[in-house]
Amino acid sequence: QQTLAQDTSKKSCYEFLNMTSRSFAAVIQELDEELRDSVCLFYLVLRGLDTIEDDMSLDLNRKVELLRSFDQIIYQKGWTFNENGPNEKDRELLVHFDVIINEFLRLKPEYQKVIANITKLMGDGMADYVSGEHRENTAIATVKDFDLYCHYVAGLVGYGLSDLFAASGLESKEIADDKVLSNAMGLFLQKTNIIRDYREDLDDGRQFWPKEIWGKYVEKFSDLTKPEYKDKAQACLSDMVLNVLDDVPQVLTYLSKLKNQSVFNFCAIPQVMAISTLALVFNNLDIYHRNLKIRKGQAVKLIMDSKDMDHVVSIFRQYVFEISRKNEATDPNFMKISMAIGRIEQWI
Ligand SMILES: CC(C)(C)CN1C(=O)[C@@H](CC(=O)N[C@@H](CC(=O)O)C(=O)O)O[C@H](c2cccc3ccccc23)c2cc(Cl)ccc21
Repeated sequence: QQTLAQDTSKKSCYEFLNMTSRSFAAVIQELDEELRDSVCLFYLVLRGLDTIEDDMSLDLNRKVELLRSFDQIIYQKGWTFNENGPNEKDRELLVHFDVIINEFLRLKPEYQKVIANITKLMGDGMADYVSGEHRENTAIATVKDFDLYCHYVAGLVGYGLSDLFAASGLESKEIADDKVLSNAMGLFLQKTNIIRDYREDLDDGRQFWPKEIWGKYVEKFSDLTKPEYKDKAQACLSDMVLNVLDDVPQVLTYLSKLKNQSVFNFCAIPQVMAISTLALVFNNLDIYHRNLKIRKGQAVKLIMDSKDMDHVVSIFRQYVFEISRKNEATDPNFMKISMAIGRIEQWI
């Protein structure tokens, strides 16, 4: 039986959810009763972790200590955090984190275990990265480093969600066994965001593109914004898109295994947004100057159309075709992109 106080604290968790990400919050709230609270709290715990990792005003040792112990912090009733810089986007969440912890502690133990396990792995991964990033400014040197970073911040989210889906009984255990597919679901979203956010991150003094790729085209990461490097910048961008296209077959395979409608919608919507964003940024040099977002109307249409696998496959086919149309024979990566598209078309 739920007391009034418990009901209030649950409601405020959804208020925090809506504060952190309106459009995605709505998709989480459409989830089956059995999964809604655990996914909502998983999302909020991850936001808490992200708010600490993102805060450049935090002392490095303090940040590392918090990241590595966040999996224990989420069990500490009453814990709140007031040391975030004033302009940290979601600092409010950590100021009231005791409410999140209360609700987390009311989840079934197996859901708590999944969330705490991923929080530990992610917190350690982030701590390793920020320590390394501190030593030299390109912590993401190789494509391997790029895959590892994206695994920590997004691939692990796929692991955790697949574990929650299986634990709820709404999806088969198999969905949680195939870590490669769960990882690809996160990598596709995160890598597409990293391409889209080039300018925003550059202005924040952060760079996530692997030097093994951009170093083939320019000396300095910021040279990509200069008109005299226009052709190099375009080739570099298509090289980055090429790297992301390899995750598409695994994303489609994962989605095709889902049985529950609300889980399918929850997983498919961000993926169709991402393939749409990827087609938008491909061969579009504006990404070096401003943040590109797909138009609201298009996003709404994608959400409406992503209700089943056939529709999702046809959306992917449409955007992969758009990328193929934009692919230029003069681009040094032209053939590799054509082959990556060929591999995807076998699937769709
Ligand atoms: C870094 C990230 C990609 C994992 C962030 N991430 C997502 O991007 C959200 C979508 C989102 O937040 N979109 C923003 C817009 C934007 O940021 O571009 C919105 O406001 O709509 O979706 C993912 C997400 C949803 C469904 C299945 C997933 C499987 C593996 C990994 C992540 C999965 C997400 C699920 C959870 Cl539980 C937590 C975080 C995320």
